[in-house]
Amino acid sequence: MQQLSIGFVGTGRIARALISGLVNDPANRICGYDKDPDAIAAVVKQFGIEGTSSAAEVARDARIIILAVKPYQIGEVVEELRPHLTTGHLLISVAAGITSEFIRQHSIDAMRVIRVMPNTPAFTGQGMTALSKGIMATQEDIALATTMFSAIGRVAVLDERLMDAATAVSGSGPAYMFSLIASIAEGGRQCGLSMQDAILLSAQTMLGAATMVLNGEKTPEELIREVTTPGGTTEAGLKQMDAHHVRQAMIETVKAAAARSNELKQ
Ligand SMILES: NC(=O)C1=CN([C@@H]2O[C@H](COP(=O)(O)OP(=O)(O)OC[C@H]3O[C@@H](n4cnc5c(N)ncnc54)[C@H](OP(=O)(O)O)[C@@H]3O)[C@@H](O)[C@H]2O)C=CC1
Ligand SMILES: O=C(O)[C@@H]1CCC=N1
Repeated sequence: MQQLSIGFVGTGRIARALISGLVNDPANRICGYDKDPDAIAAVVKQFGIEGTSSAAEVARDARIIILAVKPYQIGEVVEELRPHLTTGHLLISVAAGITSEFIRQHSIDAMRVIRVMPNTPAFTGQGMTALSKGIMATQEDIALATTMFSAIGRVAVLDERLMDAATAVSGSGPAYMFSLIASIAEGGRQCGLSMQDAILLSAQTMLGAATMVLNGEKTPEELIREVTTPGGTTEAGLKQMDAHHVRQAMIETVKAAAARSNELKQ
């Protein structure tokens, strides 16, 4: 069993989702630093990882450093880490928009950098992580990152130019899905269900529908046809979705998020 020392700089919302899965592998030794003392105290308490008091200490204690701060904070964190980085480190950034080249150029020339885009369903082991290789990272680094992130769900290795699109679909995607679940549940509530029942019916339906798509035997279009009895209830519902341009709205939603990811680029 390969022992991995993993250090987080930034232990906010997404770091917590990743840590919740990574702590389950006894081969992982995890430490973290957050400039917000409450954020680091919370993960130390909840997951039993080792808390440190600086990014430098993370670099001292971990070979794999996960940068989990907001995009505009990445430059400052890399500056802080730079004097403590060696070619033995692997930097993994989860920041939306920030390129692996920005991180390499602000760290050390030979720095191996991997850019990843996970999502919060990592909390349930059903995460989706897109990852891409920076120019100095090796295929072994990608294999290692793939294994690491497979512990919290599925992994897709993509060319870095596709990371804005991946961010828009699966990074931000849980928020769209939660919004759809809530809207469908609200419709159910207005038709007489209790909110609790409506959320159960709505969320379990999304889970089941997603599972059918992932089984891969039929396309989403074929699956829609199978639900839609001519002249029946689904047809009446889908007509309203069309009248309100829901499909186009979802396409525009993804395009706006991808454009924002591109704007965050440094
Ligand atoms: N939330 C999500 O679902 C996803 C987020 N991401 C990416 O993950 C990154 C983090 O997002 P999220 O977890 O939502 O953000 P959070 O604000 O919840 O977490 C970031 C944490 O890093 C801390 N921090 C800031 N500067 C430093 C520093 N110099 N050293 C150590 N810690 C620092 C922040 O403290 P303070 O608040 O005081 O600044 C905060 O506690 C972003 O780049 C985002 O693009 C990627 C995929 C999904
Ligand atoms: O909203 C954001 O910018 C981050 C990136 C993807 C999900 N959350």
